[in-house]
Amino acid sequence: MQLGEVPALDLRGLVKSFGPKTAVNGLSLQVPRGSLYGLVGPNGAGKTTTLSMATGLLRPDVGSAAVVGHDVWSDPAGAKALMGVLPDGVRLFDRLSGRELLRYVGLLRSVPQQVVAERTEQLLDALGLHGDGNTLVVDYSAGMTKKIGLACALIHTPRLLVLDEPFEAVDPVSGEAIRTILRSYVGSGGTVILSSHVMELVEQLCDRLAIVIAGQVVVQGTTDEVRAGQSLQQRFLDLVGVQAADPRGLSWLQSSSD
Ligand SMILES: Nc1ncnc2c1ncn2[C@@H]1O[C@H](COP(=O)(O)OP(=O)(O)OP(=O)(O)O)[C@@H](O)[C@H]1O
Repeated sequence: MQLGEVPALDLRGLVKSFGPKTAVNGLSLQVPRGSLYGLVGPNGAGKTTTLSMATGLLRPDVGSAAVVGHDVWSDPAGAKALMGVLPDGVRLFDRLSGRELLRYVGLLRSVPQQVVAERTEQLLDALGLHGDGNTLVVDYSAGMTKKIGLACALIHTPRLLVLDEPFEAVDPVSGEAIRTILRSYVGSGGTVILSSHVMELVEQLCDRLAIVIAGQVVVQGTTDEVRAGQSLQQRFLDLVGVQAADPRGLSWLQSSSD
């Protein structure tokens, strides 16, 4: 990031508690424009909660989120117009077909009708959903739902893409298609932040990343800086601390030959 350049996403001092549970505990990170940024962390580390606060789905108790200088909470229209979001577990309008859903989201985003029609077909093609364009989203598999959600996030050519686990449940061919789409999107000036549990994928795809543990960023930087000479998997395990599983408690799982 050049000195003085406004980050694509700027999270400062985010805190969020659910009752006694502090899910995010003073988290700050800056995503420079033009980067493909990975967010990794163990289950329950606060990644989804962070991305929900970054995209205006969840109000922080403390802290701020800004998209290219537009505060998500004081200027929601300005910030949201710049973002494409693939949230985790948020219901889509699933009584529409994939094609209808894309048309609906495109028009809602003020994309001209003709452009929506063209992009809908191109996105369905690129994501291998063309044959299922007229199927209701409620009847989609988990991977297909992920892909149509990604298409919805892309249709208005946002400046920033925020993707919560975009590769979860996606087959290898579609995974490769998504990687190609994301690289080309970043190559033409877009910015991506995505969360994932697949370390090899993050390592290959992302140029910057942050590791989040217990609601805080423990390390962030370029992928090489974060890896510090190790594989990302090893670095992650070292930072999180691997607890050796004690198989004795599960002795009842051993199958018997008689
Ligand atoms: N709506 C909620 N009500 C109560 N607790 C919540 C809620 N949402 C999240 N939490 C808690 O906050 C913590 C962080 O959850 P979050 O979903 O942000 O983690 P995550 O890093 O995305 O995890 P995963 O990798 O498993 O998806 C967890 O302990 C979770 O139980």
